[in-house]
Amino acid sequence: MEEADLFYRQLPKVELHAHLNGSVSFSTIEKLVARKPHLNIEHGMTAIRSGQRRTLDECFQVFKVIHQLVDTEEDILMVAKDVIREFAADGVKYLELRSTPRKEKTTGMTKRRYVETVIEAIRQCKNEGVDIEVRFLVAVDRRNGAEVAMETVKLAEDFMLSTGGLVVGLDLSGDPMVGHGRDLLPALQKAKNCGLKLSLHLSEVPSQADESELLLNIPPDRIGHGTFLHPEVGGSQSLVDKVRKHNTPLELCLTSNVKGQTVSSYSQHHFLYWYQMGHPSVLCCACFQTDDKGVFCTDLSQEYQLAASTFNLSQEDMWTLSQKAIDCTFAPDLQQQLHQKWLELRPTLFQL
Ligand SMILES: CC(C)=CCNc1ncnc2c1ncn2[C@@H]1O[C@H](COP(=O)(O)O)[C@@H](O)[C@H]1O
Ligand SMILES: [Zn+2]
Repeated sequence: MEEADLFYRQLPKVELHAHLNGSVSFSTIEKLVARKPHLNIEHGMTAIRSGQRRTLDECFQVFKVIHQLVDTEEDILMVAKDVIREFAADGVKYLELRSTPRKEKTTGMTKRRYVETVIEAIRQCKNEGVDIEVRFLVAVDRRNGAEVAMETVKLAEDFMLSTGGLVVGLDLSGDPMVGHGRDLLPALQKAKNCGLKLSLHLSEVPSQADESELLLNIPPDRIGHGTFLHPEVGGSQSLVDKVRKHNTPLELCLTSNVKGQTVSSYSQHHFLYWYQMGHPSVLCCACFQTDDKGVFCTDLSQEYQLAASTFNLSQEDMWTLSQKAIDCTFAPDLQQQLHQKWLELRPTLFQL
């Protein structure tokens, strides 16, 4: 391994934007395919390899295939445990997983069992001594409308209260071209009021400025992507002002955006806009995450290295970025302990 690769792998990292079924690795897919040979699924259907690009729509088709492969409690348990172990092996010390609870008539899986199984996977990894803290965000798929969103919030609230702090928040995701956040506002507001932290995918595509304007008033606790918030790309100063007023951290996903073609190249990524502005969220924004490491064939170490080389940032800058991400987590009870861990690990990275 080259020295730079080693630095980014050893760099302790915080991963705040990991969709469970977007994070399934090649080896886990192989195990799933072996369990379900009748589906005739090949790996090319579940991943977007280096150099490949797809339209957003094509990317969302990939999730449909993965969902076919992951449709029992046993699958969820295996997938979640593999994903957690793989993030730990990549040097991630704190992970917030998110996933959309799914009911599968054919296998009898319920949404409640879905969430319970992910929680079980988190607990098992902890008991097995995997060196990573994991928290969970229950995801609302915008495609499913207001009623399902409200049910999902109730489910998330129940789990927040019954899991001793493992369920910390709610994610709003799903195909940005479908539905409008206006319909989901009551559910999101309810989530916020009952103490769930909110991470919302906002302005992932250019047509969402009105929706972002509305949802930023809640306000969310973090923003996923925010690709088209700023005026240069069709957003507005008013959107930027709202984000800045609340110091809302952004979760930025370079490879996901380039492969999904919402950003034309790495050097054009809006990371630079927010980083240069010195907006506090961007400094914490090592909540700069991989979004779907499995689907997009990347991992967080590579994303850090890519950002450093693209924007000419030093290892010291990247250290700071990763350290500041701790303050963006939805687990305030762990932040001090994580800062301590970073301090302890620093000498091994910089040979002080
Ligand atoms: C397609 C593309 C460019 C992806 C990156 N941007 C995304 N934007 C919005 N929602 C997403 C994205 N990636 C994953 N998701 C959500 O995460 C789900 C997969 O993970 P899970 O089943 O919730 O465990 C998808 O069905 C979708 O609802
Ligand atoms: Zn996402």
